[in-house]
Amino acid sequence: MRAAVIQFPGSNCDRDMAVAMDRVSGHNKPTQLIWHKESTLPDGLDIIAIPGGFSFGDYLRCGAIAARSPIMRSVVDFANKGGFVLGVCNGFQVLTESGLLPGALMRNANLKFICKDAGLRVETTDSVFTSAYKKGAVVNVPVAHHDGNYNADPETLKKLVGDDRIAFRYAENPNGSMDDIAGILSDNRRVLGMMPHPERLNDPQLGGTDGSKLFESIASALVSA
Ligand SMILES: NC(=O)CC[C@H](N)C(=O)O
Repeated sequence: MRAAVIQFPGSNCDRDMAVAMDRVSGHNKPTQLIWHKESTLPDGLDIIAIPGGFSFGDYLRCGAIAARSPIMRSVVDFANKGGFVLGVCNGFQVLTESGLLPGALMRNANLKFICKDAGLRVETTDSVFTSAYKKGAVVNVPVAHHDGNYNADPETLKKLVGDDRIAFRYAENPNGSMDDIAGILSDNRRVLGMMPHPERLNDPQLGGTDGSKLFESIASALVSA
């Protein structure tokens, strides 16, 4: 599996994400870290991850400046050609800001930064990112954000629900997200954006492994590639 993680000034989960990818890919093709100023991607990538953090200091809207980085044109191209893209937290914000996922992440309803473990219900196993989970399982994954309040117009929400594109919902909504949404899939199910951080809970030494199945799902589809 050839994976890459995009780095912006202010990313802070880039290395955790690379470690999580390397662990499931068997370390034989180490995950590449790609600086946002690059304009081209290495050949033959299977998956690109956009990590969490505070890209460009969260100025304007979270992810808005990062979405206009040179590398993002190539990431959008990659996704439009059917490539797999995972965006976590600030990565989810970058994906909505770059138009790869619908809707927007707004300020949390309580206007506070929320940092805690959240129960997440797995709503669909029909994706490369969630196939190793059991549908309906509730897993515990950390959230750490001030802009995680997912919002979309009623038509978009109806489509997301009707097309089984809600990947995860919060068991107890921490941030005011519409319909308890914690993560959504793109139309072709190959782009996932989620606010909780699976890469922060994939080793017993980190306090748990509930995030591991997301990376195992990816590996079971892509590792022979
Ligand atoms: N952990 C993160 O990626 C934080 C995302 C974003 N900066 C926010 O606080 O909403």
